[in-house]
Amino acid sequence: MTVIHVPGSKSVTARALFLAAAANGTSTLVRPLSSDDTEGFAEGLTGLGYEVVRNADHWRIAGRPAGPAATDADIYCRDGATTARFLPTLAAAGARGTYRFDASAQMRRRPLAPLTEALRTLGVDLHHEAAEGHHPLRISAAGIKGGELTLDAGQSSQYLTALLMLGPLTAEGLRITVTELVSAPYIEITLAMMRSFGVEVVRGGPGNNVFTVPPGGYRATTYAVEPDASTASYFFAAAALAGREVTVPGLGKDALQGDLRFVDVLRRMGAEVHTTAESTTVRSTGKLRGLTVNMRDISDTMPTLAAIAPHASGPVRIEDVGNTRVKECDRLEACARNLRRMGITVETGPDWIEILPGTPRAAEIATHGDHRIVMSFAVAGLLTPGLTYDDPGCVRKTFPRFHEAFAEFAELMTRQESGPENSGQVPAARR
Ligand SMILES: O=C(O)C1=C[C@@H](OP(=O)(O)O)[C@@H](O)[C@H](O)C1
Ligand SMILES: C=C(OP(=O)(O)O)C(=O)O
Repeated sequence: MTVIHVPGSKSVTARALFLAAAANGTSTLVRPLSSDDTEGFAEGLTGLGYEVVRNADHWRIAGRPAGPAATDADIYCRDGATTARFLPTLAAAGARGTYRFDASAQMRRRPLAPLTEALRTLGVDLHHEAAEGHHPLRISAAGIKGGELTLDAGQSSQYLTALLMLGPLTAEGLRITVTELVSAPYIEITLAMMRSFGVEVVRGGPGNNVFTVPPGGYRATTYAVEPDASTASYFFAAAALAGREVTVPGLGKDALQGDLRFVDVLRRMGAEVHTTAESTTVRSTGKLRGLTVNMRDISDTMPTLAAIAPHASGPVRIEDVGNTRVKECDRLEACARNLRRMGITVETGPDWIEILPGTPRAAEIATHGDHRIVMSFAVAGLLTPGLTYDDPGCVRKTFPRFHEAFAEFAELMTRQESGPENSGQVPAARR
């Protein structure tokens, strides 16, 4: 059995940074993710005048319920959509100040409009400097009264998360009616974490789509960040593909992240899955069946499945993942083109991809600067040696040590062949 310790969750770390910064008191984040996205978030907070102290395994944030200490700042959000969507929202709630936000070329292409329109509806003075609905933007903060909003989160749930977290920082609270929603489990993470920082959101309405967020602010806390379930998907998929077994501690029955449901997809394909209170184990049975699966809720794991799909005994069809076209790259096309380079037959539609069984050959993977394309195809590389990447370093977004950790893991899995006495642990979180 191979045990892999996966680094902390990006989504949980980003939310914890927002909530801790807004809270009354000093919060401690235990085992946060250290990666380009979360370090960019923390530096953005520092630029806004928050005090963030980063130690190796815990970060301390002095909360400022009144908003940023800086009254003007120029913040660079890098590639992180959580940073690029959550931080301007936090700054907008401040009592007074003018802030400019910009992001990488990749992030500038990604949409923001439903969020920035909602902020304008709430009276925030917000100006897009170049393309409407995209970074860079300029915000003048003067406090937010609150009120009613209608939101289309059919492109990204992050718009809703940003507005939910904003609610307690407004004078009267927010009532948000959501018309469309993708990546719904991320909203569960948001609601659970707001609860940990002292705020209870009431969810109701005919479609459970109305969120009432009370005013009153957040309470500081000590928050332990769980391992990243999307990152874990590479190790689960690798075990299922390579006929092995892997256990990921820290992701058990009570895990917050919906992406842990990726193991249910592997189970449907033939793997055995065992979840305890503390961990999840995936064990190959030697079978990998094709399937049709809706991944609307867990679309960050779509590339993981696409990369191993040629080895399934039948076609793999992944549906309802149209919003993966507006991530770090157009992931449906990136997966399709790279698989075709490897000699695999693939079809795509507006929101689906279908991959036929085949024997992949080595190729250069066009990463489009997307960490998930690299990490997903690295799994495929276990059975197709010789894959190369035009930008292997883009894994820094969520897992800077990915290549070393995955190589150590692959080596340990190879040793599993000769029996459990050769089991080992990969401390992937080590940097
Ligand atoms: O809220 C979050 O932390 C995230 C939500 C999801 O985005 P979308 O809601 O845009 O699908 C996910 O893909 C992203 O990696 C992280
Ligand atoms: C889509 C992703 O990131 P984000 O939207 O947070 O930039 C991801 O990590 O796969």
